[in-house]
Amino acid sequence: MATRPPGEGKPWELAAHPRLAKGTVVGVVVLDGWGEAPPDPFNCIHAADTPTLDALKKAAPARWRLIKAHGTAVGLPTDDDMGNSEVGHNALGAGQIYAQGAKLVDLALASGKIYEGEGFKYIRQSFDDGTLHLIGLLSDGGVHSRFDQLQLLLKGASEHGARRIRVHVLTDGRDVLDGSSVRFVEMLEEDLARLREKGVDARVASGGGRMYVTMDRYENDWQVVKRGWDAHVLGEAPHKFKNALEAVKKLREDPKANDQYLPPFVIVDESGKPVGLIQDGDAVVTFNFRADRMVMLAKALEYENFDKFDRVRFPKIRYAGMLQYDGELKLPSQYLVAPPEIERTSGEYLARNGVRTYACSETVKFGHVTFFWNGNRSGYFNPSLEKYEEIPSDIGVPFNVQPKMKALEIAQKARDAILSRKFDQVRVNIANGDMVGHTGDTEATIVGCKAADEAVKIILDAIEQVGGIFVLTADHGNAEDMAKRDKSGKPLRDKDGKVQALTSHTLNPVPIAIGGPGLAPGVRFRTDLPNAGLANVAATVMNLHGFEAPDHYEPTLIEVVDK
Ligand SMILES: O=C(O)[C@H](O)COP(=O)(O)O
Ligand SMILES: [Mn+2]
Ligand SMILES: [Mn+2]
Repeated sequence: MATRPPGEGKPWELAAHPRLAKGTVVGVVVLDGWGEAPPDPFNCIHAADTPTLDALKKAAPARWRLIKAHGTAVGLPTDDDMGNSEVGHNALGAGQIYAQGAKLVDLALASGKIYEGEGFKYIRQSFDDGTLHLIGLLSDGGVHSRFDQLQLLLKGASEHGARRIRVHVLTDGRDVLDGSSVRFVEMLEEDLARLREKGVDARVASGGGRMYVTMDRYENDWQVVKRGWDAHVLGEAPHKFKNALEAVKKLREDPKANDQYLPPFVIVDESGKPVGLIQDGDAVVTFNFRADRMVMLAKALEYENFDKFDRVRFPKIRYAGMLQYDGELKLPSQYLVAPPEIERTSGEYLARNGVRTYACSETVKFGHVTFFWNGNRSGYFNPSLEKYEEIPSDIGVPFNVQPKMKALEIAQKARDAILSRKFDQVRVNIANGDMVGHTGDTEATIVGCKAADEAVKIILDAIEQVGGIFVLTADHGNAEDMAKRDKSGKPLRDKDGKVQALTSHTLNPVPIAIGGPGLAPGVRFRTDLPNAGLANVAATVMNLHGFEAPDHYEPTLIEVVDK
């Protein structure tokens, strides 16, 4: 796995591909959360009517195959780690496998280097007189954060001088089973009790469900972040409890309650006073390593000038992210672990070689096909060659209520971009499989998968009209398995006999299909790369644009044979 970009110093100009022509429009479609699994009633992709995608599969193995989208193939610590959008789109766009945030934090904690870095030295200045606040997702999903990393950080920070610690917990139920919040809070409380025995004043101070409190993304709804600010910083929330375990247990008594959407709560003392306001002189660490759902709070915590909501009070704190969440904005300016330096992405190469690109998705996935695709970099490489378009997502409506999401609108934008002939690459993310899959609602996910298939048809029809090429793939699995299973693969049932919904991503591989009238007849998938993964896609796409990929890229999936 690369930690430094190996292509450094080499020329940006790409050699012409010996057999494939330049100038053909390439449509790149990423179906979010669309893995491959055996037929099963809880495989929503199988259960849905998806004639367009079914037809593509018939071209296997020459023009349809599976690729890896989880674990070490995308830079995660182990092959037990499911894939996710960040690492998936990073690999798709970068063409190389980088050690990702989860792994870099593991290494920094294991070696103790995390405590020697600038970020930790900075927050430590608050330990004598202030409180250390840790804010983040309480989960072992490994997508945004990991519980064991929080445990190590609590231990390490107290050993390095933190005397008063407050944890602000966001319950998950999305990357892990709904209802698991109770167990995570129990485990955290045990750790905090152990710290208290050692004389550290350590407590949970506030919390709420990740999708309703704090962890919005791509500025979809700042009210989510405001709820978090009010609870974590100001100590204000509609629900007040004596401890966090009571909080999650009580809030979950509502029959409609769900870990993802628990309302904000604040922990108060005997006199009703919040136990952990964020005050002048305190230190704050947001312990998520993934950026997209922390960068909004990071802005609120760091920016002097801020107008997204009324912060009421802007405490003078020392703030560090677990990682730096935005390398362009240098936000946060202090961080505990340096993020992967993803450079020489295919987007940058193609822009420097004159390829005109259009990228589009709806808000909840917009950063995936732009920011993540481009190696966690915001903005254009060359504004005169690129256009990125965002379609506003529905706000305040759960995705199982509107499972078609903006699939049709995205497809129409892509179609118009293809037919305009103003672009060489038209790239979209279609969100349904993932966003509806995360709700755990099987019926709605089936509706969402059908809508995604219809969107693909619109795009492929446009590619057909202009004589173009398409590349269709996914970033990780989700909708193809909606049931929690035992080791033998049998769905697990709860005490009422209901199958337990799997809201998370999966370890499954994802399909990749190529085709279109512009694809030279001799192009087919190589057979010598059985273990290929998402990082092999970038070289493939470069070839289809008529270029050889740089040497340090993972190899292309295609070859050209005489016909
Ligand atoms: O942030 C989320 O919605 C989930 O934790 C992961 O989903 P994504 O990786 O598909 O964005
Ligand atoms: Mn995804
Ligand atoms: Mn997802």
